[in-house]
Amino acid sequence: MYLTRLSLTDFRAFARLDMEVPRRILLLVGDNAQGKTSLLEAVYYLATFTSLHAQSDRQLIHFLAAQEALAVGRITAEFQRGGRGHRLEVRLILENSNGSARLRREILVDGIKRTAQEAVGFFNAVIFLPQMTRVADGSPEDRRRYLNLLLSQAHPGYAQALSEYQQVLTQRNALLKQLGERGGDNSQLDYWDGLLVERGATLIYARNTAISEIERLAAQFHGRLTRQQEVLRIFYQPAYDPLEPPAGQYSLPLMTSADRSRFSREDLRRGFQEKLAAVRGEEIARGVTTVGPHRDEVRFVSNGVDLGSFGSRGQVRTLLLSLKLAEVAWLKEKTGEWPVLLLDEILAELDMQRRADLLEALGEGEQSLMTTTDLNLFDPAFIQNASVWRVRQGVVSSEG
Ligand SMILES: Nc1ncnc2c1ncn2[C@@H]1O[C@H](COP(=O)(O)OP(=O)(O)OP(=O)(O)O)[C@@H](O)[C@H]1O
Repeated sequence: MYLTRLSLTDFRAFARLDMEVPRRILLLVGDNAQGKTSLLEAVYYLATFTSLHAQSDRQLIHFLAAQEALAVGRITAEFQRGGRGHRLEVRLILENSNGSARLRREILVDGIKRTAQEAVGFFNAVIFLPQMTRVADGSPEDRRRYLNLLLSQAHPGYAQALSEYQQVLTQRNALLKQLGERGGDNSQLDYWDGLLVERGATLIYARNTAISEIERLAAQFHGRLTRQQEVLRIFYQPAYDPLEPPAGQYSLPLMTSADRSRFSREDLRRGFQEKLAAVRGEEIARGVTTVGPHRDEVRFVSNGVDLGSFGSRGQVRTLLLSLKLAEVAWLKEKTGEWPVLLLDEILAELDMQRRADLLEALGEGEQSLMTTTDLNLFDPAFIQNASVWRVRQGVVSSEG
């Protein structure tokens, strides 16, 4: 798929932007703080309805407009998918009255209002930011977020199951706390357990399948990028694990090649429910749900070394590049369409060989938007094949 037009109104520093998007490779060149990242952020928002930069959607609205009684930050895109033109619009509506502010969001898919859970997956993008090393060396939460954003784009029902799971989890935790502190009838948990395992099984099943598919693709890219010097493995460690850990251990050791593909969604649902029943007393005492996909972990291991804990900067960067290329290929496999690739200032971080590998890989996709402060990082032959546009103080213009 590829974007044909992008319009922004009061989005970040863009009071108004309306641009046709060139088909293949768009290089956005500009000094710092001109709006390059904001443009990529807007496109990624259309794929996931979340920002990787902002703490809240409110920050996305132009801060001068946000002082008004009513402000609307708007992202509109026209794009081609499967030979047909589509339109996606997001409105962030901020109402200020009597010193309090209320933010609402409207999403329109081909002119029809949809929830984010319904609309996710309609437009697909993969983003690569320099600070994404958190996927490897950040917290388990960072890795779950990474997985959730990716899986939501390709698995129908994943975003919905995730949103419901989180709501049920909050309710269940509140009840556990109440039972722990004030006592009561423990069977009240049965209802919440049923809801939790239903959604939880969907998440675990999707993660299990997706991680092994992405591992296969990422290992191929990683092999190529390291000239076959390193073998990449990705280990999924579900907090509720249908596989039994060895006697006396809490979970399987990290680098165990575990095949969980034989477990159906129904097996996972039943097993997860039994596990919750087994730990009920402990959970009431602690006032919190201790097993389930909200505690899952993923580890990236190269030649037997856990890159999150022991990877060098260069190794982590190569891992990320392999992962991003794998995501693109995986989304293509799943949806039949190339996602739009968004690359923010990453060339400066890569050595010459990795740069060449990445630029070569870009040639395969349908559309890539890249930002840079320095055009000299690019090979002249590459620039020849790209559209070079300049971003200056929230204005985007073609360099010709
Ligand atoms: N809500 C907002 N309203 C108005 N301006 C904003 C808002 N949020 C961010 N900005 C401003 O937008 C400008 C552009 O930021 P952006 O990160 O897109 O720049 P950039 O060109 O990618 O720069 P860099 O190369 O430094 O990453 C910054 O000056 C920032 O302060």
